[in-house]
Amino acid sequence: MKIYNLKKTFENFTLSIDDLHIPQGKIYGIIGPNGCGKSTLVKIIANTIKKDSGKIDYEGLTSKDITMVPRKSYMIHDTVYNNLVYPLEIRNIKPRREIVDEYLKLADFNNEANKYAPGLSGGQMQKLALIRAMIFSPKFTIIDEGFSNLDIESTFTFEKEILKRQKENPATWIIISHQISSVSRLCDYIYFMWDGKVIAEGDRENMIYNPKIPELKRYLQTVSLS
Ligand SMILES: Nc1ncnc2c1ncn2[C@@H]1O[C@H](COP(=O)(O)OP(=O)(O)OP(=O)(O)O)[C@@H](O)[C@H]1O
Repeated sequence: MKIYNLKKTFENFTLSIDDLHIPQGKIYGIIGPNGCGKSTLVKIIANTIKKDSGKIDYEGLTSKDITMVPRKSYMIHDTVYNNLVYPLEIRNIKPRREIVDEYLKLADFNNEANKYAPGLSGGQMQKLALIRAMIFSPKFTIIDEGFSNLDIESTFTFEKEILKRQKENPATWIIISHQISSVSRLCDYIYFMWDGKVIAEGDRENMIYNPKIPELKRYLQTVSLS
């Protein structure tokens, strides 16, 4: 994906991305302090909000190839099972029970497929939102703070699953997180945003363990690296 001269202005904030290339098939992290524009950028990529100007070249990806696990999980007023198979149904893919069961197991819903999804806990909803995104193996997945309510064991389970899938069948992932340890375990390449712009980018060794610019150094000092 290639992004050129992207602009989006709210009353007190402007997102301004001159030139951003996101080659397919890798796991990318977007990090940066609160309010720097991470969510605004990915919402524009996922087309859930409109840009004011600029161009995004999706390089052949269509809206059906792109999925976003947003910060606040949206649940259909139905069971865990029906929430999970929803992305398959809208793509006319018949859910295979053994595959659906694997995903239910991954998110610890073994005996809870018939539970009412909007009644789940915050962490359970995030897990359901994650497996609901993963079940149709999208080419481009955005996870915007999608691990923020997970306990550490579940975080590791999902990290492991993403890395395993990536090895078998590389896709593009964008992970937004203040959990830098997670970003460091998952991401091949990291973008650092500051005040509406991407002001540094590079591989994880350079960005996290050898940051060059003072803004990134300061940001990393304020978030846990444990
Ligand atoms: N719909 C909106 N209306 C007005 N301002 C908005 C809107 N959406 C975002 N903003 C503003 O844009 C700025 C960037 O917000 P954004 O959610 O993209 O930041 P972020 O980097 O994801 O932050 P955080 O780490 O806190 O989640 C903020 O100042 C926010 O208040």
